[in-house]
Amino acid sequence: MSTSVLPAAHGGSSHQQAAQRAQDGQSAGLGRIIDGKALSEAIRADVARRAQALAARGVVPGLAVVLIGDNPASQVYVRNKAAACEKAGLNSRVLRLPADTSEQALLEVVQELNRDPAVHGILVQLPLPPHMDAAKVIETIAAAKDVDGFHVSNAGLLMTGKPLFRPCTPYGIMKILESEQVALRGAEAVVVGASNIVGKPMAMLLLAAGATVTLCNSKTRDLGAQTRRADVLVVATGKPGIVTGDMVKPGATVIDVGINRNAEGKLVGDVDFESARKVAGAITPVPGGVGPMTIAMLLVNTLEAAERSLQH
Ligand SMILES: Nc1nc(=O)c2c([nH]1)NC[C@@H]1CN(c3ccc(C(=O)N[C@@H](CCC(=O)O)C(=O)O)cc3)C=[N+]21
Repeated sequence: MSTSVLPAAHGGSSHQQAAQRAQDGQSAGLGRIIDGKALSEAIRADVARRAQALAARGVVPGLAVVLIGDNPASQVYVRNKAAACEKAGLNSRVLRLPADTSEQALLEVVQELNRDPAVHGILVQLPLPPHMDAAKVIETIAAAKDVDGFHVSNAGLLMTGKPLFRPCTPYGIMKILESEQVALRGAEAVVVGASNIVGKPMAMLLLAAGATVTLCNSKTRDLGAQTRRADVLVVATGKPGIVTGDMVKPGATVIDVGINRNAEGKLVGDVDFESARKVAGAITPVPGGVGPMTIAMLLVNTLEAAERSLQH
């Protein structure tokens, strides 16, 4: 192990300090844990204020959540979304359909919600049962009510840099980075996982913010070589522990999108939290990191859909 050549007083920023710690092989210093729950509560309080102003003009923002089947994890998310809406003064309606609902019947439900003026946002909970074509269902949602931001036309608008709705998880991550004052212009951002829901839109938002973006997928040859270059590392693969501390650049901001249950039934992310925290400058925990932000941004998108409904 090399010894420190820099006096402690020169380690001005937390990034420099983390880099120095890593060079020293010290694990005494730990990266800061980012409180996504607290930030999500602040955003939800702001949504509540804006919803009140809208209600005074006669519009109560309304979200419709469609849940097919009885996946227990989906039940929990949907309950959390409804509770968050209620707390912020938004109307929410949960439509529960049996697992054997036909695709045609679901499309008709979506079309009816498209026509309902009290519904400003429509979310069809994913994943859908295997007999349904998720793309077809999503494309049936009116783009102006697609608060998930999954519709092809919203994906296209995001690519042009003029999004109507930003997908909730990447949007929430941008809010985290903003609140952490992470400089993105010229930064190296590495996204692990290239899904339509998280990885790809995340890459677009980081690019729009001026980062140099690397989007990794399951075929990436040397994942560690990519992640070790990242000033900002976003991991969204659904593979617990895919990123470990030795794959993190000292001082990096690490955003863990994974939500997995381990053998003991405990929630864990895609990042090995304990080892990564020893190297990172800041890191999101699971739970209490990205998850609550996803819900907060869903409320923001629903509120903005309702605000737009007044503008024409
Ligand atoms: N059309 C659609 N849109 C979605 O946005 C969508 C979806 N389908 N299908 C499922 C995933 C998953 N998802 C989560 C949102 C919040 C938490 C969340 O708040 N998690 C808490 C913990 C929750 C717990 O204890 O289980 C946390 O991380 O602190 C998790 C997961 C949205 N999804």
